[in-house]
Amino acid sequence: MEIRLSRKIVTFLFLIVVLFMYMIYNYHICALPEITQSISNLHFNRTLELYNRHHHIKTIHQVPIITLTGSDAYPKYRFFRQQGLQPIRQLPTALIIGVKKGGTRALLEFIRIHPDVRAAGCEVHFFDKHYSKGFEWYRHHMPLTLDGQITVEKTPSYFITRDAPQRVKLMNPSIKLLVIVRDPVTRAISDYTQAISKKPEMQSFERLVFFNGSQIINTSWGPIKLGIYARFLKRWLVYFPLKQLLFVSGERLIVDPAIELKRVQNFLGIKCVVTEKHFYFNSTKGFPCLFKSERRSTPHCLGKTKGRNHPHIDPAVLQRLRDFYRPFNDQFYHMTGINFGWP
Ligand SMILES: Nc1ncnc2c1ncn2[C@@H]1O[C@H](COP(=O)(O)OS(=O)(=O)O)[C@@H](OP(=O)(O)O)[C@H]1O
Repeated sequence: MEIRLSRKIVTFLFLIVVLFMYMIYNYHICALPEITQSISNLHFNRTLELYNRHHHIKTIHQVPIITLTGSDAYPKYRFFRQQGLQPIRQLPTALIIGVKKGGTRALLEFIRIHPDVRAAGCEVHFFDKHYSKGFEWYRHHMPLTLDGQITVEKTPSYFITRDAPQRVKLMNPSIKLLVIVRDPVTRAISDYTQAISKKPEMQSFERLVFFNGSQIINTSWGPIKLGIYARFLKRWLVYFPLKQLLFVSGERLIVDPAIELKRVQNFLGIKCVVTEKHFYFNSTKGFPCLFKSERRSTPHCLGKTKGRNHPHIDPAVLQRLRDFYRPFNDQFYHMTGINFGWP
């Protein structure tokens, strides 16, 4: 009897683990905090699906949230509902598509201070990894918004994903695209610094930059390849006119965040609310930080993984890389109409 009972318990626990693993796989690590909410939402989603089917709703934009969901239970939204306002989840009308290590997190954290901007907290990776899950899945990962608020999402790998431009266009042909770029040489070192922090046994930057000890730049190595911005931009310009893209200077976002934020707010068509008053320079970190944000009302900087110390790189290698990138940078300046002044 006792053996049979413990077998039952083991089977039950096994099923729970399988279910949990399936949910992690299906919902992506980004959504982990929402898993518990998702369980309670399962019934709601089914109801919404039936409701949509019954009413022949095919639009993917602005499907109203009809019942109380986990995050909808925030007092802030309860208050808004009591005022007769209906928070909804909508697909993004602006995307930060790249570039990796360009300062995408800083840009997102800075713009989301704006009361008219709501942002998905972490990278959703819809247009690269989860596209097959459909727009409804994507929308479900967006924050609640009130009338007049815009939704922004950032996933830096969109910029280099071959199918992303076409997919984004299919979702919203008039979407606004933000690209934050940075000197490709520093970007490559930043990328390498992140990689070696996860894999300390990695070879040196100087070795990985070249093909097997030669003087030929290894353009198939991610940190180098990603810095050829013109190559990736070409793909986006097949689907979107240049005026739908805003290029933010990663360097200027560090030295004068307010100037770049002004450009961003103009581009998004929202009032210029985020100004120099929101920032202070933290000399220990060496970066601008926020006096307060949507989540925290005390001064704070971005996390430890942003603004890491870079390893020392042989100056001759740096020069070789600068010479390598120069023609690609010129091409990028020509395409964007902006000279970013990279050495
Ligand atoms: N205010 C502020 N605080 C901290 N860091 C800042 C800031 N503004 C820009 N940056 C630069 O952002 C770099 C990280 O870029 P991303 O956020 O795009 O990285 S990621 O692609 O999301 O991993 C990060 O790169 P590293 O310096 O190599 O860590 C920073 O240089």
